[in-house]
Amino acid sequence: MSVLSVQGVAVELGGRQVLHDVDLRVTESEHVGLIGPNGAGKTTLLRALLGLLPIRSGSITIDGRTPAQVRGTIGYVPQRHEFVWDYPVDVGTAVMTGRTHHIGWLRRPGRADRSAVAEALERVDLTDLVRRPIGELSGGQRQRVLVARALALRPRLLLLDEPFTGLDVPTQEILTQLFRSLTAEGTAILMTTHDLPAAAETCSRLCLLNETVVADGPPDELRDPAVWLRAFGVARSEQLLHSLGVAR
Ligand SMILES: Nc1ncnc2c1ncn2[C@@H]1O[C@H](COP(=O)(O)OP(=O)(O)OP(=O)(O)O)[C@@H](O)[C@H]1O
Repeated sequence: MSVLSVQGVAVELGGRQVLHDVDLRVTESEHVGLIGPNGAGKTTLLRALLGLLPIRSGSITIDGRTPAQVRGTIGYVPQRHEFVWDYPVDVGTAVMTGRTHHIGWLRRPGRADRSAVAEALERVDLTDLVRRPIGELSGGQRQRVLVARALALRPRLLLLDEPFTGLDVPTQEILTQLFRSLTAEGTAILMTTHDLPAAAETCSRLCLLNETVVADGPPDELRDPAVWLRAFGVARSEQLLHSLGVAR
């Protein structure tokens, strides 16, 4: 069943068309990798899905509703540098902010909120650090806080913006394993990444984006080097093809 459906979407920023004719579907239990060069529009698309940017044309539905109607219920993991890490709160409080929409502005968290946060911390193996100030965390711990914050919503759709960047291999493995369990439970995941080998291994489908969708399919079906060169807008790149294991 389709959780996310994007049809013919165009987005303009600063008077310039950044995305056009974007079609994309993510169904239950799918983990889709959104891949493309710098400036391709990946983050812009995630922001449009969250209802943070208006679309110029087309439609976006999440469980049959518009982004505005489901605002605050989609799990979103921003890039690490976008979060304010010097804010004087502990891990538990930071993860609880993921539930602000559920709790309501200026209201206290209830039992259901506390239990959702405890479960999310457990899933990313951060229970022991619940009282640690977030400013004292390592990069890998910070990434796990952001994932827990999104999971505290128990979302059906999880959007991840470059979750593997700067992580060591064991932390990447913890997250990969977690994403596998989430999709096994039915969660739909859309993830941007520049880590192509990790995407090919982790994702059930890859969507190659460069202002529009250049190709979309299971990793095994995207082995034509020409498709990748077109998606990245280059005539040749040995390194790109090498990282994919698709030699010319
Ligand atoms: N607020 C803005 N006003 C005007 N243009 C913008 C704005 N934000 C982003 N852009 C432009 O939109 C395009 C898409 O940017 P976006 O951040 O979505 O790309 P991306 O695929 O996520 O890139 P990266 O891989 O580098 O993170 C870029 O050309 C960028 O310069």
